[in-house]
Amino acid sequence: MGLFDAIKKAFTGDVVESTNLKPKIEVVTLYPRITADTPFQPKIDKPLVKVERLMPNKLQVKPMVGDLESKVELDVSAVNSAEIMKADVSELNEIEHKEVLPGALASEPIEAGLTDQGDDQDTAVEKSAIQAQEVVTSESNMDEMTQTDETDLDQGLHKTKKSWSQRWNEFMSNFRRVDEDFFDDLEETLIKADVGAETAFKLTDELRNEVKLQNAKSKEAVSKVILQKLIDHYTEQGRDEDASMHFATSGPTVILFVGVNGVGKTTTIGKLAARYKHEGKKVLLAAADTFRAGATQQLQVWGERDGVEVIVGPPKSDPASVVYDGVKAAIAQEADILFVDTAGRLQNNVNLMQELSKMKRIIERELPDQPAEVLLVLDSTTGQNALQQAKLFKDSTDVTGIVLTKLDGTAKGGIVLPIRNELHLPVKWIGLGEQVGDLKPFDANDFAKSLFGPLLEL
Ligand SMILES: Nc1nc2c(ncn2[C@@H]2O[C@H](COP(=O)(O)OP(=O)(O)OP(=O)(O)O)[C@@H](O)[C@H]2O)c(=O)[nH]1
Repeated sequence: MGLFDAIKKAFTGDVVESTNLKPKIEVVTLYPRITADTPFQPKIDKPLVKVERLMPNKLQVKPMVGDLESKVELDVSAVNSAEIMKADVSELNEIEHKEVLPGALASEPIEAGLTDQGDDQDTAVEKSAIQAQEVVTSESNMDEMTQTDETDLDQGLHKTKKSWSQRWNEFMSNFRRVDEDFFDDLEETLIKADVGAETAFKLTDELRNEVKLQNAKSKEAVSKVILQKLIDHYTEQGRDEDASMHFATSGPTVILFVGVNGVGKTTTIGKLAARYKHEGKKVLLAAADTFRAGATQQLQVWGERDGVEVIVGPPKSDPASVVYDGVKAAIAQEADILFVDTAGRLQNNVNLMQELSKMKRIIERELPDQPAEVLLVLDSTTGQNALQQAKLFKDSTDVTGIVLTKLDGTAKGGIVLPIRNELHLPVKWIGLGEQVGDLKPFDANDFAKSLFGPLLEL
């Protein structure tokens, strides 16, 4: 029985399997989705289901709403945790938001909460190693990597583009006249395209004026005005935005990567290290994710592939000590850049946030103007959830920019807009695949043109 079925059964009460075992840790809570009908519902205090771990390979799914007492047990010994967590979100129609409870991570990594620690973890490391080995860093790839041509962007944004043009065509096919209903529908279309409620309202207001101003009446004219406005909007946002990477004027530049589990921190470091090495810079990596078994090995595989040294510490050692060793090595070796990979941390986990502050203090003590960048890595496939994460991280640490990964695997690329509009954080890099060259500097104009241009025949 899959998790989806299990949750459904938990709700309908068809299967009632209670257990006397006391849950060891609470793992995942799924919250109701914010839908187009409820755009201003940021506070959702009632979770729908709670997934708890009973034993290494047993999960229990409990409904948290209504009067149902039913619970369902689920054997997950053979299932990869990341897959379960993704399935939670994509398979359930009425449920989207998930959050891992702080208590879960304080004692064990998220993955440990959902998988069998032993074999599965080894498998995960092996898988990562294989994936990294598949990454070819030959000279020709390096050359491709430094190009930022639009074909790559177009390919990478394929899913977002397809979904956007479908939504747009559907919306315009209902066009009768420009009236309030039209703008209501436009608002809904924008919200569904993941541009965020706040942004959708703002945009719709601007578009109301723009359509009037340009006296657009026909379907074609209205469509053109709106699409052009969207392109302008993306581009304008970029005008005061500093999406460049900052480097120390002398001595090593330290770049810290933060973000929750599995968003793509290590992969991004691997890609960036290859890029900067190719540009002639001396790069070092520090494996400060001592929390998750396998994280260090994963970074080491990237280090080997990229031909850059990785500073590591013993398992479960203080990540700050790895950072210290990394900074010392960077100074001693006169490295240009030190990339620091941190543990996947929850934005609401106080201990881990303190750990991050400690790392920053150590860096600042050894290199006063560093870290030059604290890059928050967000997984675009999580849509609005990525935005929530960004808000919370921004409140608790000095994030200097965003890396938005996995744009190739999602139709939710519109999330770029609220990240910039509502958080005023520059998106510096976008991940468009798992290969070493699949990381591009974010360019708002190119992005908007790639997304809306085909509809305007640009
Ligand atoms: N399709 C796609 N996959 C990506 C991208 N970036 C990362 N990934 C994949 O996402 C998965 C997780 O990436 P990691 O780099 O291990 O993520 P992490 O944030 O370091 O994870 P933790 O170490 O658990 O905190 C891997 O399978 C990567 O290959 C991307 O831009 N596109």
